[in-house]
Amino acid sequence: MSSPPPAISCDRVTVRRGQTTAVDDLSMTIPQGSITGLLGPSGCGKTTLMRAIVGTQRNAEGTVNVLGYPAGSPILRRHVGYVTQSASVYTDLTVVQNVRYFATLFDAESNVDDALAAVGLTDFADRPTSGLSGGQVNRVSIACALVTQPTLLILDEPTVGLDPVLRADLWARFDALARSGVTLLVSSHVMDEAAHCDNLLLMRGGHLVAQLTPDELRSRTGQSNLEDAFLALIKETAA
Ligand SMILES: Nc1ncnc2c1ncn2[C@@H]1O[C@H](COP(=O)(O)OP(=O)(O)OP(=O)(O)O)[C@@H](O)[C@H]1O
Repeated sequence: MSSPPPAISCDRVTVRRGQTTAVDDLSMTIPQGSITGLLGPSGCGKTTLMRAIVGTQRNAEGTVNVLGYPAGSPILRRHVGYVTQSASVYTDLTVVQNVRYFATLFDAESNVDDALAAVGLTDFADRPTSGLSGGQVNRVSIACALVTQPTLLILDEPTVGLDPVLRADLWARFDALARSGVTLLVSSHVMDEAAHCDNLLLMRGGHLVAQLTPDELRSRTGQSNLEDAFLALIKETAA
């Protein structure tokens, strides 16, 4: 039996945005069924890379394949969920109406309850979205992406602005999704979130500085704290 294609493979991807080379000659492969953290400081190119992977970034040079198809291929629409930094939900609808709306587009109405449960919003199903906290609205957005039961879920800074309890809760839910076979690519500029990931992509200034596991990052730099480890790696690669 042939092995499944990688969830994502990028070969020499470069994206210029205005005067900036937002992604610079970046190559990497992500296997299916894992959580990969895309980490690096603000402005290092994380969102741009995610947009290239989803197929919404104009002027992306190089090759990006997703689940064996060129990024942005129509066949991938149902299989790739993308949650942007700003939640894209209808505030005049209730929580369940939002999720049902996305479900209807993909003929996936039978998944609505599961999607709400996966983000812990079952008890909020009939609440108007306009009355929710920022973290709850983020989770509605994630439920809308989950309802098509994507093979690959791409989340741009999903935990930003959440308190530590909610962050831990969301990471536990991501972990459960990964164990059920979903591939997750999750961006963050908070290095301690790296500990939740199987693999890390560390970016700086549009470059991929390293692709490794959290343990490899610790042992390569001799630092137990991931923030310190990232800084040590930056020093090492700049030397
Ligand atoms: N529309 C745009 N026009 C010109 N330059 C842009 C545009 N959007 C982003 N950039 C630049 O591209 C670079 C990468 O931005 P990007 O949003 O991908 O970074 P990021 O790592 O996701 O940042 P953050 O963590 O703050 O969201 C930055 O230098 C940014 O200023």
